[in-house]
Amino acid sequence: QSVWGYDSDNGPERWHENYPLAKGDKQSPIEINSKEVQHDSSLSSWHASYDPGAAKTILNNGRTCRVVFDDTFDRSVLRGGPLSGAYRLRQLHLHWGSSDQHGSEHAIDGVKYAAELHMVHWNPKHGNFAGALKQPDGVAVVGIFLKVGNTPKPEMKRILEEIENIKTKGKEAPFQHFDPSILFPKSRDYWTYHGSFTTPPCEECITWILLREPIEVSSDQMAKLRSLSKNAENEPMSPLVDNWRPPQPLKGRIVRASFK
Ligand SMILES: NS(=O)(=O)c1ccc(C(=O)NCc2cc(F)ccc2F)cc1
Ligand SMILES: [Zn+2]
Repeated sequence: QSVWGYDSDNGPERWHENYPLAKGDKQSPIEINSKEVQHDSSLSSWHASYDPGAAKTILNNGRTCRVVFDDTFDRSVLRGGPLSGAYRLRQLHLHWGSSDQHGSEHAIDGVKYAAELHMVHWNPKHGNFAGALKQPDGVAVVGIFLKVGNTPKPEMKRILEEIENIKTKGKEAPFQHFDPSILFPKSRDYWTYHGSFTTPPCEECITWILLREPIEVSSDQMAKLRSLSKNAENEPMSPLVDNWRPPQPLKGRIVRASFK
C-alpha cells in the first residue's frame, strides 16, 4: 500500500515513486564532513524566545513522537543565525534507531548519534505552513543530536514520561507548560545548509541549523523511546524504531559553520 514509511516495501529507497522531490538536488539529511565545512564569520548567533504556554499536545503518528505548539501568532519564535525574520515554532519530533549506535539522520564525520531531535519553525511571511513549504526560505529546523551517556539531561524527562500515554499510533495527550529551549545544549555553535524535509513530500524548503553539541540521554531513556509502537492499539505490535532517512547526496551544496 502506498503509504510511505521506513520498511523495505515503503522506505526511503522507494519514496521517490510517490514523491518525486525525494530525488531532488537539495535533499536532507546529509553527511557533514568537517574538512569541507566553511566557517562563515558573518553568521550571527540564533535566538529562540518560546512561550511555554504555546505547548499543546504530544502525539504518536505511527512515524514519530511529536509535540505540537500553537503557531497561530508570533508566540514562540526563532530568529538570527542564517535566518532573516522570526520563524514560528510549530512542532518538535524525533528520529531514533533500534540500538544506541545509530538513529540520527545527519551524521558528522561518519558519526551517527542514537537519535536526532527536530524543532520545526516556519516563516509567517508566507501566510501559513502549507504556503511556507513551497518557498526556499519557508521553514527552519533546529536539529539536536542525542548521545547516550551517564549524565542524562533531566529536561528530556518530561517528553519521555509522556510516552506511557501515547504508546500506539493515533494516541495523543495534552502537553502543556513546556519551553523546549530547555533542551538546547550549552554551546550555540551550529552548522547550516539548505535542504529538505527528511520525510515525504521532501520539499526543499528548509534552512537547517544543526547544533554541534549533542545533548545526553540515558540508555533507559532511549529504550523508553523505542517502546513506542507504530501500530494502532488493536493491531499487531510493531516497534517504532529506525524512523530515520539515510544521508542524501550533497550535490555541491556548501555547509557553513558558525564556529572555527
Ligand atoms: N524531519 S523534518 O524535520 O525534516 C520534517 C519537518 C516537518 C515535517 C512536516 O511538517 N510534515 C507534515 C507535512 C509536510 C508537508 F510537506 C505538507 C503538509 C504536512 F503536514 C516533516 C518532516
Ligand atoms: Zn525530523
